[in-house]
Amino acid sequence: MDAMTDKENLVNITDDAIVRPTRDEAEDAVRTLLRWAGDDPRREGLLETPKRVVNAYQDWFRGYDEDPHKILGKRFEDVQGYDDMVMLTHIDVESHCEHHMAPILGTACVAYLPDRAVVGISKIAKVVEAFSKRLQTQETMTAQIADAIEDAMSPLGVAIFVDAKHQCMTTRGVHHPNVSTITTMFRGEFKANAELRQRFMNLCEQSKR
Ligand SMILES: Nc1nc2c(ncn2[C@@H]2O[C@H](COP(=O)(O)OP(=O)(O)OP(=O)(O)O)[C@@H](O)[C@H]2O)c(=O)[nH]1
Ligand SMILES: [Zn+2]
Repeated sequence: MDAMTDKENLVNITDDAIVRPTRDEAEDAVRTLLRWAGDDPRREGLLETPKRVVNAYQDWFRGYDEDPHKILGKRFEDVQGYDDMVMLTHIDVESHCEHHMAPILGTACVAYLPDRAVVGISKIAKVVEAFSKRLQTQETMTAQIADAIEDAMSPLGVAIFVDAKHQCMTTRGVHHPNVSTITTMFRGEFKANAELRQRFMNLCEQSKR
């Protein structure tokens, strides 16, 4: 029989197979990968590894269980007419690339131009986390953060800047340890108004020094 392509294989996975496996099944999968790496899952040092890896997955991929709309649900209007951008810098981004499941590590700057209402600043960091703790491409994650803030808050504008290193490029493959990937997304006033966009970029740059 001809070898099936990755896409043909996927078509043969039923929806039932997409539901979350049990913890035992997930731990078995880790044992398979340990054998694939060339080691013996029965040796003492590896006995608890499947349990630890599955626990780590719960942490690294907890974003699938978070609802960004809900996170941004509570708003405050009593801000004395404050009408300039609200910007957070140095938001840690810890994600995993969807191609190799390798870590993506970096930081994000996020700004929005409120239309009267603001949100608690921690909620912006939580939205970044809700999308970064998933399997991602940096472009998708950047767009999802912008979409979520725009949909949930209807601000006058949103700006996102993400600067990250992809371990699939630094520790394997092309092995370029110093390459950083930068993605940006501008919506509303940040797209229409070059001066506002430049102020955002300058503040991003300043915050890195
Ligand atoms: N656009 C984009 N590409 C990414 C991201 N993370 C990883 N990649 C790239 O995804 C690509 C996957 O390429 P493939 O040719 O399918 O896989 P591969 O043979 O493992 O590729 P190499 O990494 O080049 O060895 C690689 O070029 C990665 O550098 C991301 O966030 N965005
Ligand atoms: Zn990758």
